Amino acid sequence: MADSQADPIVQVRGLRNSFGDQVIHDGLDLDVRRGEILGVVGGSGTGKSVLMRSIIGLQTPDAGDITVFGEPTIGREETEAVEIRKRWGVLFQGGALFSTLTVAENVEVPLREFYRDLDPTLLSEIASYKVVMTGLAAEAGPKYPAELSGGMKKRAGLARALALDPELLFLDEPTAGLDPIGAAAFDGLTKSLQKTLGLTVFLITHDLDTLYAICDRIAVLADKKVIAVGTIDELLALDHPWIQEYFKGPRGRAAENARDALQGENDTGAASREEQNPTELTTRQRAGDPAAQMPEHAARTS
Ligand SMILES: Nc1ncnc2c1ncn2[C@@H]1O[C@H](COP(=O)(O)OP(=O)(O)OP(=O)(O)O)[C@@H](O)[C@H]1O
Repeated sequence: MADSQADPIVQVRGLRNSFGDQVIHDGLDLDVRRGEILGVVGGSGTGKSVLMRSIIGLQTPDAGDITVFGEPTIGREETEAVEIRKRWGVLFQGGALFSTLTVAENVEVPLREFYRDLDPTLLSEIASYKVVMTGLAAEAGPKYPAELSGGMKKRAGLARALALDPELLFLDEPTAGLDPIGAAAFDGLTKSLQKTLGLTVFLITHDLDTLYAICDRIAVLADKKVIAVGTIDELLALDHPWIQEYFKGPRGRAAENARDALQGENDTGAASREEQNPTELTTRQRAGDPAAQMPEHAARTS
């Protein structure tokens, strides 16, 4: 959960982005609070990825101000920008692994980039640690991306994003393309990283289960802006048609029901149920998710 409402780790003000005549953002404001998982949703093409790219400096906006860790990020000298970039990790859509490098070598890329004199043994030890930290077997380290399943590729991408011990993690549709069990396991991993490492997470997703299961707040992009930010209950109190349709459509209701069902289970005491039937496993336990014990995980609905 967010430590403080008054402690934004990312602040975006008056952002404008366009490509030719196509205006993507106009007057967009957003705060990401320290310690929260902020879900970012919106219809296709509303500019979620462009927003992320603007924050991490891959897209130069037409106008607006962006600060990360209290530092302005637009127009900085490269040496200053590097110091800021070191403090975040990014998992791009699809993982964006280098196909000619092994998983471990992929994880080593940012370490080599930012710490050129790192001892090779230490480099390899850090890479192995990050691989295992994402729930991959150590044996995945020497494998090439083509030898991995979709879920393993996402974890490998996450291991690379975590290479520099970031304070802030950007995830662009991390569960897209994963089967429901794999997606739930990835959600669990994200939540456990937030809790154990104190990470702040900016998470672009279309996945309603992810929103219900792990997001502290949700930002909704529409009409070239962030039209609302809040918890799901706060968003549901608004009468914006897209928000109502998104959360109250059949998939939204299914995700809500799954969350409520799981909360009900937790309220009645999972421990006593286990005593009655010690062989009963949750979906995520069956998926082998190390973070499967956490009550925040709702059952996936699709
Ligand atoms: N480099 C670019 N050049 C031209 N247009 C671009 C560029 N990058 C993005 N766009 C356009 O900006 C708009 C927003 O793209 P973006 O990828 O941010 O959408 P999104 O909300 O992430 O969509 P989705 O949910 O489908 O991934 C789209 O119309 C896209 O075609």
